[in-house]
Amino acid sequence: MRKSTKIIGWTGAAMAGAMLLFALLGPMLIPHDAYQQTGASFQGPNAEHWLGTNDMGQDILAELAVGARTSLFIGIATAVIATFIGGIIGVLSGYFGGWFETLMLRLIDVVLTLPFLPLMIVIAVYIGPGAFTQIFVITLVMWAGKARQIRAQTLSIKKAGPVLAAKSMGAGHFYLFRKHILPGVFPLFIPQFVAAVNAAILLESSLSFLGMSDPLMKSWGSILYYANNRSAFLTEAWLWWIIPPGVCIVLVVLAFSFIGYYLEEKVNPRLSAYVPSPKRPKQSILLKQELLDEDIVLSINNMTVEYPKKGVFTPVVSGVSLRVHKGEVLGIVGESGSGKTTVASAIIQQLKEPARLSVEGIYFEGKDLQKFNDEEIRSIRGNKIGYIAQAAMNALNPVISVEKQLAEAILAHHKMPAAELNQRIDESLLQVGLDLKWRHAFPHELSGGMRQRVIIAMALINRPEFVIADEPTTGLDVMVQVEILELLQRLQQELNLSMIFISHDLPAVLKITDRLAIMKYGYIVDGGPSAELAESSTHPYTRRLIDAMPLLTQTKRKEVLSK
Ligand SMILES: Nc1ncnc2c1ncn2[C@@H]1O[C@H](COP(=O)(O)OP(=O)(O)OP(=O)(O)O)[C@@H](O)[C@H]1O
Repeated sequence: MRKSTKIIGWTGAAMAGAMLLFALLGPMLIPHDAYQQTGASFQGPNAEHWLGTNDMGQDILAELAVGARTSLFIGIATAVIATFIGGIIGVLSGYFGGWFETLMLRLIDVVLTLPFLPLMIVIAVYIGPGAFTQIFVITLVMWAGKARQIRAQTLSIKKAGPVLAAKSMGAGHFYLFRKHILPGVFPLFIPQFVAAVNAAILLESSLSFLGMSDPLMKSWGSILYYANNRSAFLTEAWLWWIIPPGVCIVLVVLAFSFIGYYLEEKVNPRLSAYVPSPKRPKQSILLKQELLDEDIVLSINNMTVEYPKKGVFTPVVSGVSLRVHKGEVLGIVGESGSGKTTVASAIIQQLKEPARLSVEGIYFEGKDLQKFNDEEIRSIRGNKIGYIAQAAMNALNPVISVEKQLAEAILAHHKMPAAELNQRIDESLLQVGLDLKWRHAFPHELSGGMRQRVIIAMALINRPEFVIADEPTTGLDVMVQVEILELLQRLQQELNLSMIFISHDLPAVLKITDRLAIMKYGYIVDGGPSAELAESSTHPYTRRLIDAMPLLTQTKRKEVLSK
């Protein structure tokens, strides 16, 4: 953070602190006999009286101190309530979406487009003046802006890597809220609150100046109201009855603006648009007996996925059909953008909005995943289907230790005693070749390869029999890529995993897969047993991929092709 911002922030904090002290201690310490005479039933400015005596100097100071209490009380109370209401509505509508979000967005639109000053005047006149009327009225117009900003922040966190990774591990709403959404959104509450205090004090002063405060309640705005009523603006009286409350308002608004400026730079939320996802209805899950009989773990029939491009839904995956047998590794290969990740996301029902999926069944162990409701699909992800997402190693939560992240991956699906949990974590770390001393480490203490091993441990910790690995070696250096590939190959053989292995790296895929599907522009253009395809495919695209293999000698190429 820039030094100047820090100075501004601390200056604001000092000014606000001084003003709060003035409001808290002022009325107790400043002798206010003169205020007693005039304050409660304020007689209004009387030039002859105050200009002629020292008492009236104390009178003004006492009134300012009492006024500071009222103005700050209303400002802070309103900000707390408006930020709280706006925060709750923003977080819930951003996270859950659906009809609640639509309803809230329309309500926010309505509130934000209302001409708020006339609205406040009408309400204040209708329910009568007073501090609580002011708090009510100001909250009414203020919560909507907070809700909109906090909703936007919630959406951006919801779509961030750690949340998607946790979701693909099968984490539930409570866990996501506790570990990701609330810690991510909370920092935004503070600048929102500070800005709300500011706006509320200004609005309170405006309302009081317009005569909509309790006549028996002193605030900076009401001092100005009485001053105006007694023509202080036209006489020398403005020096005493206009300038001091005006300066107080300016100082306190400036103080909170400075604090807000500092916090804004510190938090700096990234806002983004979002289309709510439809709720999946519960349907009866049918077993497809023939798939069970044929020892097929996964079968996708005629899958098409569309995304809007220039306003028109355009297919990015077209008519894809795939089968994975028990213990088999199917490779999906194709250049960037060919639709590989989209197929994987569709299998675990995690397509990004606003995708449109049409498929004649995604059968996993004979059951159509399309028919699963949200709860059922969550119990499959990270539990029966292990998922190593693209660039997942960067999606580890940086503030949670390795052991805790592994424990959460288990506890998202299974309850178990601490001893068993600990043993499972140790076993899975050793399984992926990580020394147990890394158990307590945080992700930033690990190298890229070690982080990827943690991700693999996480994907396997619930002992799934089916794993989807989406570009598991991307972003690693060549030596580490080889190590990770060997690790995956060893684990696949030891655990007899069925696997989909996605990559654009043909040598890597040839090494580990039994069969290949070659994708281009969303279509499967070629396919078959890996070695056979590499040796004898006549499809021009497959041949281009093979010929582009960066091998130094023909002998080496032959070695790879024949595994
Ligand atoms: N959320 C989205 N909105 C719009 N288009 C999308 C979205 N996600 C993916 N696409 C489009 O779908 C197509 C396929 O993307 P996908 O990520 O599946 O490709 P890929 O083969 O996995 O590529 P890569 O190897 O780069 O990950 C791309 O053209 C991409 O632009």
